[in-house]
Amino acid sequence: MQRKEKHALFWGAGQLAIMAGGIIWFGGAGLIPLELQLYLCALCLTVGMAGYWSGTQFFIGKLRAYHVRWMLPVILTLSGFFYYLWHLNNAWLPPGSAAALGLVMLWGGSRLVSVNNRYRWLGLTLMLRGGFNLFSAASLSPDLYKVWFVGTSILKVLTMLGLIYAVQDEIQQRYARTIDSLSHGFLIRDRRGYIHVANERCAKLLGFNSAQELIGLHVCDLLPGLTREMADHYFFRFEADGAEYPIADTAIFKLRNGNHLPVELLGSPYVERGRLYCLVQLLDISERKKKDDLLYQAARVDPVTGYCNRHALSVRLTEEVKKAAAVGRECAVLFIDLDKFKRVNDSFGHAAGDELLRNAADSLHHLLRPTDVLARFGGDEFIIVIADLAPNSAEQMAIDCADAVIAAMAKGFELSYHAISVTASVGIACYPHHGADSDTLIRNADIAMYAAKKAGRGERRVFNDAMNAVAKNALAIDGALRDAIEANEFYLVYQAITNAHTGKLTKVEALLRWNSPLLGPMPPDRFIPVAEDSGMIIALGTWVLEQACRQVGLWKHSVLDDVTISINVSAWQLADPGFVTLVSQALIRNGLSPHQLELELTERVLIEDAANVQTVLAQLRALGVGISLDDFGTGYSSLSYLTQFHLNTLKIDRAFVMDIEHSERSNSLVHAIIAMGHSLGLQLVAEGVETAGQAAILEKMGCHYLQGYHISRPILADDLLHFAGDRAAPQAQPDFVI
Ligand SMILES: Nc1nc2c(ncn2[C@@H]2O[C@@H]3COP(=O)(O)O[C@H]4[C@@H](O)[C@H](n5cnc6c(=O)[nH]c(N)nc65)O[C@@H]4COP(=O)(O)O[C@H]3[C@H]2O)c(=O)[nH]1
Repeated sequence: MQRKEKHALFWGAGQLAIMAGGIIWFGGAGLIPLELQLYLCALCLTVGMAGYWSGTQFFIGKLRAYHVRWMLPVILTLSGFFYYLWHLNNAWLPPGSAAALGLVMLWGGSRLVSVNNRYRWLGLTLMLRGGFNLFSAASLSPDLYKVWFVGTSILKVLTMLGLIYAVQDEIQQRYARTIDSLSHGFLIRDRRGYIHVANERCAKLLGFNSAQELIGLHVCDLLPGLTREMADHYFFRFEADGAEYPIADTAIFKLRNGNHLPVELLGSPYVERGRLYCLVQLLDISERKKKDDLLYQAARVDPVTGYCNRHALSVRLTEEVKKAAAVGRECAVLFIDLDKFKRVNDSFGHAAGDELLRNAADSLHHLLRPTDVLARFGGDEFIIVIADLAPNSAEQMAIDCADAVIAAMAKGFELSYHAISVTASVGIACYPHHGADSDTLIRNADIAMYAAKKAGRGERRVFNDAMNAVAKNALAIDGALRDAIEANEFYLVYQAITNAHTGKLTKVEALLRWNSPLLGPMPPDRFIPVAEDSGMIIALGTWVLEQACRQVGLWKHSVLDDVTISINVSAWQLADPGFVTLVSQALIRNGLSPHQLELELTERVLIEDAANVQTVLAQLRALGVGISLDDFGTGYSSLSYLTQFHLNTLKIDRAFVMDIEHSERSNSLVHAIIAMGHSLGLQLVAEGVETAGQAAILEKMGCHYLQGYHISRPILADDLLHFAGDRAAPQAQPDFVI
């Protein structure tokens, strides 16, 4: 029961006590001994007065705990006094009671009238009753009892109405205040789509002057493009069996000033008097959307040249291949590598390197039609997609374009402080002859580019089957991988991750190395995709997990006692139903506490089977294992992953860190990622830190951890132990706490 309802209860109790007194006096004559009758009447009158007094105090919020403590002794004393009076002359009982009550009512009524608007009506009726009681007391004779009874009953009804109005108004005001104080917009719609309740925040969000203006509108009046059928369909979702709440949607609201507002809607069912309504919370997500758009752009636009990046290219090429397949056309992919770029970078610095890339990209872009695509694929690699070509013309068109590219590059570039000429090697692959999908076309164009490079600088080559040796190389890798675990050909190296603030070595990333007797040392970038294609990655990942945990177990009681080990996990491993058990067993077997293990995932992993991944990650988090998102910013970067998957660490990709000193764009992007990570309570690790300048900038930006050649290259376990020992000695500052 609410506070104000309790107040009414006090009054009700007072009213009942007075009625009981009346019954005892007028109906009890002859049935109860007179002495007892007198005392009970005195007691009822006092309880009645106390009820009215305390109810009034309560209404205006002035009833204190000590009032209640004194109530009983006061009632007993006062009732004794009244009993004494009635005892002297029991004819005083009706007029005396009416007078005493009248006084209390006049007092209570005047308090209510003067204190609060809501109770004015109640106070007036109470004063009226008080006056009537005093008048009756003065004139009461047994002949007028009936008149008194009718008069007082009418007034009582008026008081009750006043009371109901006051309490209802109080409850409604409280309800309105509560929903108005919500920081989110809030509305309740009925089955037909009409709005019944809305708060001020909702009105403000949607550009209305007050919540009142929204009441009675149809939801279709708020959302452009929303039809009545769609609004009905939305409601049906709340009636569906097994639906989980809140139901989350996003929508763009059209405001009255013509602007559009992106909003997240959280809908829940709400039943009132047996009727189902839909309660919708509206969250303004324009800021979030802006950041998402920024990340979206960052994930698709190359920060140095401003043209497409690798991811955007893959999307566009897939589209072009699909279009070409649908209408029997062709398209061509040109893989371009600038031959002397590294030397430019090393000799003249990153700024000159970036300027060269920008100039080269611009002159490539001049050669293209609006429908073609230009992308920076990697450091000094560009890809051109020539789209929508007539059947059997792609190869010739691509050759002409490659010649134009080589000529354009050979002309040289006037940079700010240097004149530089570069040569380009170009590989060509055409759809449908050299591949039927984007990955194959890029891979084959890449193979052709290597062939061009081998043939000398400034060459072009069209892909052919003979070049497939490289692809066959993948087959060779696949074959050699099969027995490599048993043959002990793998080992792990460890790369230090240090606290950006204190320099303390806090985490270590385990990286896989393969020294194949058949193929020689093989970088993970080459054999991991092959292991993923063949499914062998599961066995390999299990080996890495066990080895890494075993190594951390061996580091116990050393300077690396409480280090956290970070290992890369592929999508295949997460999809394996036994993965969580595998992790928990590896922890137990090697005596590691779960916080010492962090699993690194890429955004691709998160997207591929989002529902399953979410479940597995929830289980791993429940276990206490950390989850970190690798290469953030290069893929499909979306804020929703960060909140949806309960990650605890974000690794900022090397591509951004690399340019942080020279590119304003990379700098502000890293800044934005760090700020966003902070606001989501995530730990941030910057990858690929190669210079002290980068480390200093990142530390200043609030990045928590640093990893890269500037601190240490990936090294063997024993070397890392020495490295950590050397590093630990002079550190006196406490570890950074997030
Ligand atoms: N230029 C430059 N590079 C730096 C710097 N600091 C670290 N690196 C390199 O960046 C890579 C970081 O690992 P990653 O992003 O997880 O990327 C890893 C990871 O995706 C994958 N990988 C490595 N080990 C495993 C493994 O055990 N399992 C799985 N599934 N993937 C692995 O192979 C990728 C490449 O690994 P690595 O060749 O060892 O290359 C490592 C590391 O040697 C720096 O300052 N400058």
